[in-house]
Amino acid sequence: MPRNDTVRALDWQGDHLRLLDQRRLPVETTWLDCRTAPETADAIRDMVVRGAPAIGIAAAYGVVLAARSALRRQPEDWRGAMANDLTRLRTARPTAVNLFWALDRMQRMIDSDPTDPLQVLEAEAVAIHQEDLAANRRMGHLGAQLIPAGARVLTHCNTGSLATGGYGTALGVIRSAWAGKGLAAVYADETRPWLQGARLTAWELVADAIPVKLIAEGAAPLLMQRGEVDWVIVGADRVAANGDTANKIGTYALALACKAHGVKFMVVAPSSTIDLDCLSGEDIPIEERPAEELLYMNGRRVAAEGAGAWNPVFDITPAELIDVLVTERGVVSDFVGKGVSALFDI
Ligand SMILES: CSC[C@@H](O)[C@@H](O)C(=O)COP(=O)(O)O
Repeated sequence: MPRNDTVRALDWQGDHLRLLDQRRLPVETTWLDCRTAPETADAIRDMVVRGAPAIGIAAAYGVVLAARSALRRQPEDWRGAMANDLTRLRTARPTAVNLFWALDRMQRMIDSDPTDPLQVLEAEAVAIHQEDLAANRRMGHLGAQLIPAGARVLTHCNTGSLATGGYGTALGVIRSAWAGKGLAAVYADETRPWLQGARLTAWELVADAIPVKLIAEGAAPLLMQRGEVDWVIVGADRVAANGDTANKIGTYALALACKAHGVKFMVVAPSSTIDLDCLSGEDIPIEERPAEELLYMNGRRVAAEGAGAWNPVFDITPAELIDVLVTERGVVSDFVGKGVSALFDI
């Protein structure tokens, strides 16, 4: 099995985007080829590719596919011919701001009136992909410096190579800390209902020979009460200007438990995840996915007939519960009164 810090969730093939189908891991390793922008948007919506940075990268390649089709159909107005595809990509999922950040960056290239649009757009998408990998390596280094040797860490959801351009955000810090000073324990929340922790994080860590212990969704506070966790390290889907952070549902509960038990709480996210247009967490849209994701498992109903379900898939952790935000631009702590602005020199 390849080391998963080098696994590629997305592989640009020049004329199509190849995605590792994360819905099937770890049971099957299968790839899905997206040859059009709508196929790419559907893959994002249906969780073939997931994780905030990976969603943004996939969307950027989706724009290249949209341009290819538009140039073929309507060369004299290729920009106009892309409009529907761009809307499909933009509406694929609402919470991870990396999607909109990447689409805005691609839009600036479209607006620059390039003589060779395909070449320019492809180069921009590849740059977004490569910059994310570099940001993850940098964050891994910065974050690991804060983790003492022999620390016991807990993470939520999947923030590794599968969720990013490679290496990972929170999982990148865990990888760096493990390779550097060494960790005494790594716990992964199972992360209901998609089981990103059980299926994806455990898969990545096992392949890297980093011992991982899976815990049931509600077990973290007990572990903390017993004094067995030093740091909780998570990623983010959107960070507001004041430091409030949207991440996978269950993150807020972890932060509350950390506060109650004196456990440190770290958020690791590239600057593409920071949204200064959101002043606080109240401005961040929270995705609600179909009730069926809770009511059924592997196509079989597990909830009592007649029961309904509410399925928000992200929550907001207030800045005051976060000890440190690690980005590739640097580290922010003590958000009160200053938020994340120090990172942007404003
Ligand atoms: C580097 S990934 C950070 C977040 O995107 C991650 O923690 C998360 O919440 C992913 O949610 P998902 O619904 O799997 O896309």
